[in-house]
Amino acid sequence: MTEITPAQEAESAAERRDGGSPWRPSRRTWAAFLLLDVAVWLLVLPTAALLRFDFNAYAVEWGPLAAVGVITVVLQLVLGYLTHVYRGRHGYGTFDEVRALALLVLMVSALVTVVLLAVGVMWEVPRSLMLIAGPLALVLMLGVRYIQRIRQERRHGPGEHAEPTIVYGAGVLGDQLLRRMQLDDDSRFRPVALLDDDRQLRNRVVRGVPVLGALSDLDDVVTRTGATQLVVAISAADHHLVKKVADAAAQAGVHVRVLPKLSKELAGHAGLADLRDLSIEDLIGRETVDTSVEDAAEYLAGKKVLVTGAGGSIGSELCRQIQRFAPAELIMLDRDETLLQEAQLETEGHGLLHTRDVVLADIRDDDALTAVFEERRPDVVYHAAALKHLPMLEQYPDEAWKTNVLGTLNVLRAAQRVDVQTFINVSTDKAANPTSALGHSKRVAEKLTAWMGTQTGRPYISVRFGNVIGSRGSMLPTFHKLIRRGQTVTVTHPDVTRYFMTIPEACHLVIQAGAIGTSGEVLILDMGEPVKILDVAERMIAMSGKDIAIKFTGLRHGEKMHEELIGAGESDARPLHPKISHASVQVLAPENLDRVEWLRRMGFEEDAFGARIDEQPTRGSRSVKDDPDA
Ligand SMILES: Cc1cn([C@H]2C[C@H](O)[C@@H](COP(=O)(O)OP(=O)(O)O[C@H]3O[C@H](CO)[C@@H](O)[C@H](O)[C@H]3O)O2)c(=O)[nH]c1=O
Repeated sequence: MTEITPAQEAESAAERRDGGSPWRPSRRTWAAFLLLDVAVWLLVLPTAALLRFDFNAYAVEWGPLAAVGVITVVLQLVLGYLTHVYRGRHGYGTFDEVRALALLVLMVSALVTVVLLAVGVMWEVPRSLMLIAGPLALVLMLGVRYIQRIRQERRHGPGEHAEPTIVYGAGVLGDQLLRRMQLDDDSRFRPVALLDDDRQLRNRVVRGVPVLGALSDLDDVVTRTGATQLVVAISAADHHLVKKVADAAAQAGVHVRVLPKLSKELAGHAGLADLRDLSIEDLIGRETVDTSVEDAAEYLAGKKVLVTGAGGSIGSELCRQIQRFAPAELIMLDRDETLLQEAQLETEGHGLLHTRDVVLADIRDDDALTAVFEERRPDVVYHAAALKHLPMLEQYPDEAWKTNVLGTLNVLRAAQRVDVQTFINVSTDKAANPTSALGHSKRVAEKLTAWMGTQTGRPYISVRFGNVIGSRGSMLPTFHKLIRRGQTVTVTHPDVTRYFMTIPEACHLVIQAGAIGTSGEVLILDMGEPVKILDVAERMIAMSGKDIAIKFTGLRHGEKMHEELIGAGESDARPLHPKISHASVQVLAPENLDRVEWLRRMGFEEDAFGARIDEQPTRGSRSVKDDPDA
């Protein structure tokens, strides 16, 4: 079903109020056009006859001409009805209507000419009559419709309150946004100029709005027009361009608005209500890697799919995506009932929590997990449940062990017991050359997954993520909150960088891994260049327009300055997709798991909480050379 955007809804509401619009006129309007076309024929037939006889009214046989008029009108009505011209098939003044009307007039003219050829000599009506009358009638019929459409359009439009707006992009999307701005009575935008970097469009005027230059002329155009808003109407705008726009707009002092998804899909139905402020995600995003998930996801159709951590940012988006591929069953497992409710709301459209799609269980609880797996017998498992906050797990490494290591082993064992065919373990780039309890625990989880792959002979694969833009509890929402409250933004180090990926991108990768990964592999997405966290903080502050300080707090224990994607000794082969690396992982059998040794070798003393022995262990003490997980 096609979704109706708020803008479309608003447009329909306006149409209903007005009893019709230029595109969907009322029955009364159609009846008026029908009468108009009849009148046109009754006008042009005598005119054509007079033209034919050099305006000599005595030469015209008025009686037979009246009979021809009646035949013409009847044909126009009957054929017009049959071809739906008077039944609202086409919006008036549209190309479709022009075509339909031209065809109708041609048919009527041709049939009347046939009649004239048969009886014209006898009736003394010129046989060429319709050659003159037809084109005249068509021009008049179309002309009236065109004028009516212009009148309709002029009746609509933004009021006094609307902000003078420059639209950047004079292409299809720009044209469409202009139309919406000009027709919507409640529009907050009044278009005053267009900008386009294509020199060939420099002299163009779109819907009465002139192209006044390129983006580099923004300053000047703002001064000339007094614009306060800049709307980006470029479907293929990537974050480089969006950054340029943001900088130019900041310089010129205008507010930038973009469409939610600057993608080609929008070109067909962009609405004003979709316009939103520029967000930091637009600026740190990249050209999204297309992992052709549609083809890859065939293995999900008709299968029972279980997602652990289904309430988390990744888990819930995964569930949403999986649902598109028609699984027989989607089982959402989480230990947090409130998060499960949110996931159900997103996927099922209700949050009643009374259906079997939600499963409340903790992956630390082996018995509960086994019972769930034995009862539900999933075919595919996505394991997204984990503890993820690096500094928290530095304080409580034992928790990382219990959830990320033993919890993963519980899920793997339960999967093995019921012969799960495909198992995807969600991992992190922090598992490459780990320096933190989080990284180390996820590395062990990767190795256990690889080991279970050797036991089952099935694809049990890990997927390494970078930082997922906007995931719950990450630095972006933290910065947002601090800035909103006007508080100092804390940045750990001026040079710290991270790789970023979008949530949908991350989920596509996970789904695709199930189709292209083989046991013993970890799949890693090429996320382009890492992003400087300080740049993000500065941009967010600049966009807020507030005067907010940045405080450098120093790298926290275990926090890397720069993440790595591929660990030492791992290969970076890309056999199937140019942006997806397949690295091989060593296997680790569960009997070789040693919690005390694991803690000790990371610099933690064995006690109930895994307290650190060394307050600031050097990286060397936790490097891969003496891999504590091997
Ligand atoms: C919250 C916060 C973070 N930072 C810095 C620390 C990091 O270098 C960077 C990103 O921080 P976070 O968004 O918390 O993400 P990070 O610590 O890298 O870890 C995340 O990204 C990982 C992927 O690398 C995931 O596996 C983890 O589960 C996830 O928590 O920003 C600040 O400078 N100030 C802050 O207030």
